[in-house]
Amino acid sequence: MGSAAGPLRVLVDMDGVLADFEGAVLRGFRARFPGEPRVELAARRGFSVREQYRCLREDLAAKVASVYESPGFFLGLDPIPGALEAMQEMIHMQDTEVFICTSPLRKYEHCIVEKYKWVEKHLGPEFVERIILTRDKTVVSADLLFDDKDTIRGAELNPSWEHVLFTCCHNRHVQLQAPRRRLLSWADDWKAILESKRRQ
Ligand SMILES: Cc1cn([C@H]2C[C@H](O)[C@@H](COP(=O)(O)O)O2)c(=O)[nH]c1=O
Ligand SMILES: [Mg+2]
Repeated sequence: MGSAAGPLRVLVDMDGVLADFEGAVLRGFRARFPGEPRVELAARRGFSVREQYRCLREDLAAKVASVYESPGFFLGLDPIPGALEAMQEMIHMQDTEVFICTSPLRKYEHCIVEKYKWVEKHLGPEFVERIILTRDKTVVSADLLFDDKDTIRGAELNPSWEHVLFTCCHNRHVQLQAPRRRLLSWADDWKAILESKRRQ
């Protein structure tokens, strides 16, 4: 992959990588249900916040879902530190194509339009052109995918991309089997990952 085969194509996930979904869920839950037990970020385990709240108490699953299904939730997410700067740098790198590859909620009413608005607000119109919205990232062709979901499955059993796990509160305890690798944050050396992929 890389220069001999054309530009390096990089997919960057949105929630948990560009936008702070987890922080906003916790703040929203605390504000809306102050008397209810909650899962602090340090205690998060597993991709699905809904399932972890369900384990705490069955009815809390619907309560936490009501937070992220509310109008304004996705548009109001804070950027992950360093994400916007990294994306602006990446889009201007030679021999590099960057796309935002994000999955909408099944209950998509507010989520989809707010994801588009978030990208326009924080990254600008050129990135709106680069949004790929799909519930199956395995069928998208690329060299790299930065994503906080530890296991990404779909119709394609052998996706073309290498999945680099972006560290997030819910995956920091996941032990990766070699040769899988992580990006610890946007302060970590994401450029070295791109360069190593170009050389492969
Ligand atoms: C329950 C639950 C849902 N999500 C949602 C939020 C997004 O709609 C997608 C993931 O989007 P991404 O841009 O591909 O990261 O799933 C979630 O992120 N976490 C949850 O616990
Ligand atoms: Mg994500």
